[in-house]
Amino acid sequence: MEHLLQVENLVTQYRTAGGKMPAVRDISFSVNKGETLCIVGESGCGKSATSLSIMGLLPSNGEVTGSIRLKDRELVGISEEQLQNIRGNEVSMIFQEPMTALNPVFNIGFQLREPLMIHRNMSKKEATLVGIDLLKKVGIPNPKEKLKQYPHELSGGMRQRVMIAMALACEPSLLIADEPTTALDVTIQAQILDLIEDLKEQMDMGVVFVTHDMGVVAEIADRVMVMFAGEVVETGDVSSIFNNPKHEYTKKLLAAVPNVDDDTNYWLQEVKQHDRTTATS
Ligand SMILES: Nc1ncnc2c1ncn2[C@@H]1O[C@H](COP(=O)(O)OP(=O)(O)OP(=O)(O)O)[C@@H](O)[C@H]1O
Repeated sequence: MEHLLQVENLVTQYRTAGGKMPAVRDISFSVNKGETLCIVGESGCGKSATSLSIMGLLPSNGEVTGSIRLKDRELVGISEEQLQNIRGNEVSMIFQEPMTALNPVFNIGFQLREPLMIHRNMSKKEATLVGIDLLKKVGIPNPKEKLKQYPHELSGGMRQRVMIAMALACEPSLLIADEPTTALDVTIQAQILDLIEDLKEQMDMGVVFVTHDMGVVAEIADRVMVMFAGEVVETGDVSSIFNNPKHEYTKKLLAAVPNVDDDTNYWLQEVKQHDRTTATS
């Protein structure tokens, strides 16, 4: 089967005063349509450098070698103009802090319409209707009124939903989510994870989900890639990573997850529930 995303021998380095600093050291992985790959690992292991490399959004001191293929298109080395066309169209990203994606001086309606008018050549009227539809899709009440509001007038959870709506506006085939729920309280976090899962299924998207939280992994991953110091130490489907971790570092990550009581590992229950749902769907 042809992969949606195929990353081969990716090396990402940052130029610093002390020389080149490798953040990602020769990693390879793939993502299929309709699949969620979680990239997990401790702070500084290169998770964000990986996702920013795919998006072509590294800061100016970052550089990439290797191959990143989306469908049949090589992304490494293409021009900024070509990348801009792919971003928002073929691949979208959501971040931990929605204010990095939302512009405080424009209302929600303007920000939702803009990509639709630019990338999909819609009129203002058409884009407004699609914008209302998108807000409904991500579970925002009174979408028509919300279009007139500004980001600061919304709660954190609502802002996150708006950012997801914007990311989905052009129906990307790949969604990259970098710790999108870390700043939210657990109830809202669970709602946003469910939302991403539902939308992935409805739109048959591939999802790369970056997190350091094994609880989130248990809820959302189909496959898991564990990173340590810029390298991939283990990849596997979610049940094998939780039930039969091979690498010492993966075992440590799992051991750091709290048990609800002595006999029951809460996250393992989550994975089992996930397996049952997948088997019956
Ligand atoms: N702009 C930059 N210039 C130089 N080094 C950087 C830059 N951004 C990140 N790094 C370094 O690259 C390495 C990988 O960082 P990265 O942000 O990818 O880690 P991460 O796994 O996403 O961590 P976190 O969970 O804290 O976001 C770290 O050592 C970090 O200090």
